[in-house]
Amino acid sequence: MASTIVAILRGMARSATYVAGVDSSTQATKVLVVDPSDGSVVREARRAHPDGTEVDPRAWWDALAGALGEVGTDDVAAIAVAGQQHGMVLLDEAGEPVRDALLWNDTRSAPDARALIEELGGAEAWAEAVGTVPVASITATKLRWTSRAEPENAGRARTVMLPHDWLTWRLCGMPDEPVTDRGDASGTGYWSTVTGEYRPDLLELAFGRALGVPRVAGPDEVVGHTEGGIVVGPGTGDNAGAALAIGPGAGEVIVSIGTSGTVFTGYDRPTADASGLVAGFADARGGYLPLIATLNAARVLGVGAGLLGVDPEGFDELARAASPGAGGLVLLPYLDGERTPDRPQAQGRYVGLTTANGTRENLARATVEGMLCGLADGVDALTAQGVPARRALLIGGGSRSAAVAELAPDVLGLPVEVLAPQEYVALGAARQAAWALQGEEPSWRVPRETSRDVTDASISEEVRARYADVRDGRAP
Ligand SMILES: Nc1ncnc2c1ncn2[C@@H]1O[C@H](COP(=O)(O)OP(=O)(O)O)[C@@H](O)[C@H]1O
Ligand SMILES: O=C(CO)[C@@H](O)[C@H](O)COP(=O)(O)O
Repeated sequence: MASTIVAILRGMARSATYVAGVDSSTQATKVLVVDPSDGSVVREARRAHPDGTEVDPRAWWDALAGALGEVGTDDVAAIAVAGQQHGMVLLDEAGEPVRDALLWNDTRSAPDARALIEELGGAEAWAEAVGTVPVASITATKLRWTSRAEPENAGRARTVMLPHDWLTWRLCGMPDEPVTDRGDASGTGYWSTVTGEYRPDLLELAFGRALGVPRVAGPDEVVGHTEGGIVVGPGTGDNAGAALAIGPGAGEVIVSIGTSGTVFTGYDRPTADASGLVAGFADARGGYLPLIATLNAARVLGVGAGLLGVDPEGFDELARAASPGAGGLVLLPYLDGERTPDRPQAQGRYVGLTTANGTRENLARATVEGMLCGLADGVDALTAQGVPARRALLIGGGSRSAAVAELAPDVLGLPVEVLAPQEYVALGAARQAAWALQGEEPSWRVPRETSRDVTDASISEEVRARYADVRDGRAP
């Protein structure tokens, strides 16, 4: 009987026509079932994740199982998982989580980041060694925190994985050899974008001893099969997944407004920014993905709407009704501490409130402008590394805001194209699944529309100058 079921499942997998892509992001799991012939989405499902910056990884597995159950996989031939970067999933001898995963936006390891920088001889030494200067988001700093603050948990740990590695390993039936990919490995602090290899010495520096790490698979590798015989692709980090889906052209930077705000693009050589602003990541193809990430993006808009007691549409209406510059009211959007710039203890601040500008419209506008100014700083950091930025492509939940779409060109000082609402990370994972299944990268392109131009260059200058005064402590 059991063998008959296995045979039926295998038969299904052989006759299946679709591929599935997963985005296991900070706030939710999103699954797309995609037609591999043209990249069109045929079905999708979503399951929320628990709140907080430490999460039992089994909650992600339950969310994935729920979303896959909803979309159905009988006609799915291949799957790949992209996931939030950097999260530390520590497993014991039996493969069970030693503790809840510490996520990318957990800032408790900020002092450990500073210690590690000093121990290797400074920021430049890290940038040269792995392409990235550690901040609290980077996995190595979370390993150091665990070994320092929770020696018992550290003592039981045998393997460290990232969220997408762990989900991929579980999908494949927990084989002896887990896998990751270069895109996600490049955010650990112990895999070098420069050499394309692990740096076991840096993992040991962080944790005090060796730990098992996943093998780095090639971009189109079949890394295993699900119990039902579905081909599993290597997966990648969420930003690398979005880049794979979109394929930004020369001079185009992707600006993702999700829980994190990220600005990144594909690049032909590794970057090594000793200022620590630009993370020199790898992409999911064999190239590079210089990136800046902020801790404060779409949720800033949610807080603004909450303060004003309106829904997202009402918030957009208010923000669009105010004039550029919000009458001089400025939001420093570091609500949850900040990573770029590295200010883990920072908090948000509205500055410059007067009786003349104290309106609901200006409060909404200052909120959107402040969040966008944080991303504009990111664009500047990328260009300072020689990465050209002539047009921004907006994605992520926050890009669905009409106010963000309208204000972005003038605040960023760049033409902006808001891509059609889509789960681009999951679409990138589906592309990778199709690549692994068919042995060649699909030729699909995401639909592109016209971009909005900057209406007045002086707006960017004024809004950003006032913001910089607040950011750098010059405002009265
Ligand atoms: N129309 C909108 N206006 C403002 N924020 C929005 C809108 N739609 C979704 N969001 C916000 O986008 C975020 C989710 O975006 P998403 O890119 O899926 O995040 P993540 O990948 O980090 O889970 C949520 O904080 C949600 O409130
Ligand atoms: O830390 C980073 C990038 O370095 C974040 O971009 C995470 O990868 C989380 O992404 P979202 O869940 O916000 O999309």
